[in-house]
Amino acid sequence: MASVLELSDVSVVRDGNRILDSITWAVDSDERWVVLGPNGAGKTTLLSIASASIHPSSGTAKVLEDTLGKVDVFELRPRIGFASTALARKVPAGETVLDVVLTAAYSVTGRWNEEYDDIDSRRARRVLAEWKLDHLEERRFGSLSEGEQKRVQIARAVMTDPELLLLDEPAASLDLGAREELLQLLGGYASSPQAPGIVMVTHHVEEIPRAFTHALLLKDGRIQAAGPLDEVITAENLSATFGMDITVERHDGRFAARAL
Ligand SMILES: Nc1ncnc2c1ncn2[C@@H]1O[C@H](COP(=O)(O)OP(=O)(O)OP(=O)(O)O)[C@@H](O)[C@H]1O
Repeated sequence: MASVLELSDVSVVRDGNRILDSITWAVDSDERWVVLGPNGAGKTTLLSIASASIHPSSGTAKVLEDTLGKVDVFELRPRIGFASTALARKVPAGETVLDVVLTAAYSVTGRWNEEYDDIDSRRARRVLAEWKLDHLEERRFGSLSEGEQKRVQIARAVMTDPELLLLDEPAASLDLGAREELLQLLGGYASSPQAPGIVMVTHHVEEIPRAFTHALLLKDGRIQAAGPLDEVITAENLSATFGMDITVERHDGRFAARAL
């Protein structure tokens, strides 16, 4: 399997602080990773490298086999699907759901004509149906619930068939029902052999969808543990990462954790 992300000794320094410190990590195209860690651990910064939004201060970062600093990021970025609240804030509240998803295609093709319009509209409608949003396609993005908006963000990110999918806290601020619905959809998507390599940042082990395969625990910009889920999501590793005694259980493919 090809690596979709390959970091070697990557550090990011801001204001004299090492917010990522000597990260060596690889993600293969058939792997679905979750990145966990306390506030300020460096998770978003790691996604910024993976999305080719920033360059490392030192070390080498390869994204989709291209080395950052040696590749035209404007050619690289359309191959990456990225869903985050920060990106969603840039969507005009009056845009229809269909257009929010459809315009992802135009940022790749960079053009507009009837032929592309038809193909892309059909694809956008198919993606909306897959993410159970078809009944909302004419609704204004700004009028949707948080849960619906999160699903639209992901639908937009997968619209272009990305080779790497990055999700920044997709379940944050959702109620229990909306979270479970999203995790079911994400688990279904992640279990497909056609799905790309996935990296999802989250704050909670309860938000790890079924079908995810690997975890990376980050603390103070350093890797605390990384590898297959069952080896990494342990009481010992979570306690060390979050600085308190934590117990964790896995039931039916899902995790639950609490302080002892
Ligand atoms: N441009 C910057 N200049 C200075 N410090 C920065 C910059 N960007 C991030 N930081 C700092 O780097 C650290 C890591 O930030 P980052 O947003 O990556 O953490 P995080 O793990 O995503 O946090 P959270 O869980 O709270 O979202 C934080 O202490 C943050 O204040």
